[in-house]
Amino acid sequence: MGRGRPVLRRAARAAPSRLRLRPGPRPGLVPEPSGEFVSTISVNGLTVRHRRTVALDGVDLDFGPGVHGLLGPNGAGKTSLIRVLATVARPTGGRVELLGHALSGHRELSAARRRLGYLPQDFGYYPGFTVREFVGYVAWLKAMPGDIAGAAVERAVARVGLADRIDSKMRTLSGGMVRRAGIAQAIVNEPDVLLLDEPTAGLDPEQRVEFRSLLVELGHRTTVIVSTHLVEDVAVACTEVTLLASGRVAYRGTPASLATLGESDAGADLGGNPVERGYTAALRGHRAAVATTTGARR
Ligand SMILES: Nc1ncnc2c1ncn2[C@@H]1O[C@H](COP(=O)(O)OP(=O)(O)OP(=O)(O)O)[C@@H](O)[C@H]1O
Repeated sequence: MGRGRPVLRRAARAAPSRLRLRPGPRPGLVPEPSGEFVSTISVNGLTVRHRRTVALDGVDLDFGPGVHGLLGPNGAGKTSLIRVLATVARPTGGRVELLGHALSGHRELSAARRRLGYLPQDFGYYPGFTVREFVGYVAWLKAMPGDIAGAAVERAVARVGLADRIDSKMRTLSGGMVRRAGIAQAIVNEPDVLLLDEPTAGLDPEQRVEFRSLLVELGHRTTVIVSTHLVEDVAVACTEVTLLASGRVAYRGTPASLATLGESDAGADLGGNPVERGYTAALRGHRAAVATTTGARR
């Protein structure tokens, strides 16, 4: 369908003040033909609290077309961020704009949701549905016109390598196949923003490699945010890395710049591959900086 760029341009025309157009290059933001850089997601001062736990602590981020890896230790706030962007959780504070929509009010939310794809960490489905019915149901929820939905479902299912199981019941699929059906429902509407929470969990190595190629392909026109613990997925498929730690942004850059950090003195004593070393070095650097700031305040 290839709707991404025209849709973005339409959104920019309709609500120019709500999209940030950046003059200079940033990692992960793909230049428009005009040379401008379009931010499809803009997050300012985002705070999420779950009772006494601060999951996100005044985070500022923006994302444009490309594949953005979201890394961080357990409890860093990755899922909390993705759930707010997916419009399934309300922030405690701050402002989020998605494709020019401020995510407040029924109309804005509905408009944003139609152009979103979301794979939650754990997702539900009717076990008696076939893959076709499961993905088709989501196409219906996204208000896709009936005359194109059938072909869109088949295409999405084929893209995740499940064409031969399209008429199998969900309950007969393996865990990895269920995950792939989950990815298919997330991309069925050719979303402009695609949010994937640990999409490769449970995939076999061959499927992971194929999934990375799909991510790269999707990132040409879509803003893809993928939360993962698998640093090699990020190294291969992502244009930009955002590392969260204790609800704050600990590092942002390209996978290559993270790898360079792993090659420096900070990563000298760490095992693993360069990106894994960079990840650990960045995390240690961030924690040391936080400790210094906290100590200075006392
Ligand atoms: N529903 C909830 N109720 C209470 N605390 C929560 C809830 N959801 C998340 N938290 C807390 O918020 C913090 C951030 O959690 P979140 O799930 O966003 O992290 P994460 O980076 O996705 O972690 P993981 O890698 O383990 O999936 C954690 O301290 C977590 O315990």
